[in-house]
Amino acid sequence: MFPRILYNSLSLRRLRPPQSSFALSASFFASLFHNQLAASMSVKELVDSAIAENKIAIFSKSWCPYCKKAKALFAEEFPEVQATIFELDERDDGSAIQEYLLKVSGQRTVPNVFVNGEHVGGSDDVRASFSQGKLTQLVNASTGTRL
Ligand SMILES: N[C@@H](CCC(=O)N[C@@H](CS)C(=O)NCC(=O)O)C(=O)O
Repeated sequence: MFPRILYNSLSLRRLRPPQSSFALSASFFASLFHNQLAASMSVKELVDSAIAENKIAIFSKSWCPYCKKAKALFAEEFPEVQATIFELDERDDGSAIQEYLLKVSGQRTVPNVFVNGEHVGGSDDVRASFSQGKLTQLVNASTGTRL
């Protein structure tokens, strides 16, 4: 007790070397970088595995009319095949997923549709591909290790 009071009253704490602002900002930026990296890795893993492991992966927004059209086409034309749908507006990581999709597919808009690991595109592309018979071929193509 006594030495503590003495320590405080003599303000000996001030004699401790202060942590340099360089060290503080370096550790701050390192942790920021680490968090960003961790976040982007999980989005990358999520999207990569969603595309690779699902026969039909649709990145969508629940209110989007183009998305509704694309989802309806798959539900009506391929009812036996389960489409995996990610509603980006209902997820905290929705914007990050959209940014990553731009990187991997060159497309930022939703819906963003992948079939058997192949990028089909948006709603207009899905409809065009279906009209040409390509979408049916792609859906029915051998799935290898995919679901
Ligand atoms: N021609 C595109 C139109 C898609 C489109 O405009 N989608 C809107 C939502 S309805 C969009 O992605 N807007 C940008 C955003 O929501 O970030 C298609 O057929 O998919």
